[in-house]
Amino acid sequence: MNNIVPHTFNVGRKDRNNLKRHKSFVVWFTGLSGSGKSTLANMVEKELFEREIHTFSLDGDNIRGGLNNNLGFSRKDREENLRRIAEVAKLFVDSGSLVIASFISPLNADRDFIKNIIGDEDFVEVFVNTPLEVCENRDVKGLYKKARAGEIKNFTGIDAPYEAPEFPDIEVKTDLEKAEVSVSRIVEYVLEKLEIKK
Ligand SMILES: Nc1ncnc2c1ncn2[C@@H]1O[C@H](COP(=O)(O)OS(=O)(=O)O)[C@@H](OP(=O)(O)O)[C@H]1O
Ligand SMILES: Nc1ncnc2c1ncn2[C@@H]1O[C@H](COP(=O)(O)OP(=O)(O)O)[C@@H](O)[C@H]1O
Repeated sequence: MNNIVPHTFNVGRKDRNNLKRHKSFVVWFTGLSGSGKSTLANMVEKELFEREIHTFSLDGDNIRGGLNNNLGFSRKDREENLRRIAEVAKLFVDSGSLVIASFISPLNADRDFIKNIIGDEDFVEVFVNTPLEVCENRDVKGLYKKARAGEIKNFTGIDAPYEAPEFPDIEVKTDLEKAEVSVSRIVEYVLEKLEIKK
């Protein structure tokens, strides 16, 4: 960071949090492809938005299709993908938004790195714990079939690793629990941390 001197702005995160009347942080969904990250993130955002929380979702569609459209799924590209997403999430937290991020983020090292960028206090980890067999049976996008046929390389859970988080803040088991039940557990946790001012 040679010759870069950050400017101090008069309006800061605290001011924006006061204006919006709630805190800002990141709710980060991690899990296999097809585990239910986007489904749950979408439902959680809707519930929070209806309670007038300023939310913003970061998901594969709006990131890998745009900002990160030059990145693939090698280890190096996943690291860069997640680094940029974490930096964007941090900016949105600074803007006063409750950020809902859904990315496979497969390794413990990835999530540690992300948490480091965003800050421990501002990072809520939600582990969408769905067994590989269930994700593969769902095969929402037909990608598992392609990965098994060798048409996609480095597919998470098939020929690329996924490490389950050891101490997530919240764990949901979508094969055992209805989405509505998972959503209400997540929303309850988030509402408490938001410290909404009436
Ligand atoms: N090789 C390989 N491995 C895993 N996933 C793949 C791959 N190729 C394409 N896709 C599609 O990309 C989505 C995952 O992107 P992410 O940005 O979340 O991945 S990562 O966090 O950088 O590992 C993932 O979306 P989700 O199904 O929503 O998880 C897939 O649709
Ligand atoms: N309890 C549940 N929670 C979340 N998704 C579920 C659940 N039960 C079934 N599903 C289905 O699993 C699929 C998950 O897909 P998606 O949300 O796109 O996963 P991901 O974003 O992790 O790739 C959806 O078709 C969803 O309807």
